Amino acid sequence: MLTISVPATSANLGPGFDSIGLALDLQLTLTVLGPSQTWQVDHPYGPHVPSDARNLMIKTALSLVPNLQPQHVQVTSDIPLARGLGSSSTAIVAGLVLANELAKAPFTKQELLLKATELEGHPDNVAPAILGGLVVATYDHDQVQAVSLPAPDLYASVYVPNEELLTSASREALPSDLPFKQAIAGSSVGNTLVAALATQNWPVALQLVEQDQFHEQYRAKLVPALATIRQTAHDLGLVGTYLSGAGPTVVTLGQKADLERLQQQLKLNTSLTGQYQLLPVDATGINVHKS
Ligand SMILES: Nc1ncnc2c1ncn2[C@@H]1O[C@H](COP(=O)(O)OP(=O)(O)O)[C@@H](O)[C@H]1O
Ligand SMILES: N[C@@H](CCOP(=O)(O)O)C(=O)O
Repeated sequence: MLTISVPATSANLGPGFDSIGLALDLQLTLTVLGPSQTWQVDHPYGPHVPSDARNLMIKTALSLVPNLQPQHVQVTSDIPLARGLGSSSTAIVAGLVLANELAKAPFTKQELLLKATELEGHPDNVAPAILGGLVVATYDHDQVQAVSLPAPDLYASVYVPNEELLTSASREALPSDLPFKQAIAGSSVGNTLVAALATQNWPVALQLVEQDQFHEQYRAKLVPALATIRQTAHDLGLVGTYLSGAGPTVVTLGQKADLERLQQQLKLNTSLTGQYQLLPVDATGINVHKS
């Protein structure tokens, strides 16, 4: 029996657009039940997600190793689809790891990371999904450089709206160019955020996650909860709220007790109707278990 688990990820952390991501402790778990005539995927997502070889996980596996023997696999997951918690990256990574294990592991983690990044288009979800923890990464079309930083000793308050927002749709809200001055301002915030994260200077890091110049202002109209949650947190003296990935999930990083207060306040005093979670960081990344 082969079981593969891959964590959810929260990408961008504000100014780290397409390059910073944090693995969170929600898991997709794929179990191989055994060989089958055709690919069969038992999953919890309903009829709009294919259950055969057209499933993203299986398509991805076959793109790495085309001649795999079809299998019957079972998927369970706590990660909501199209909400900005990296579900497509977990599916891609699970598919690559599945192919690698079935083919007796010919690919290194770095090769899997490159393939996953090519498929996803950016490394900020797939890198922490593979490596766990906090990862800063860059991709230039034939190379990925991913650097792990110490996993923050913080929790994530995660607000998941009830409505989906596909990453592709949310990327359409972005401009094709940025004025030079704005790009400089954005990169100086991003660079300083990385320095603060690397030195575990959480007060500075939490301020800077709110100072993105690259994407939040363009996506804010798609995610009204971002302004509501940020303002509610400020009213409690808390900073560290950002749009998770392409949204619509909104994350606030901080100490567990502060985030419990925040969620209580949001539930009592706003009309937000989505789901709340309080999650630790996942420090492991992909986990393969054979029995
Ligand atoms: N486990 C899975 N199996 C098959 N398809 C999946 C799986 N997880 C995600 N997907 C596909 O990825 C889409 C969501 O991707 P995306 O828009 O990038 O959102 P997210 O922010 O969740 O990654 C889903 O609508 C579905 O088509
Ligand atoms: N940098 C990407 C991250 C997308 O993350 P997801 O979890 O929404 O898939 C972006 O902001 O578009």
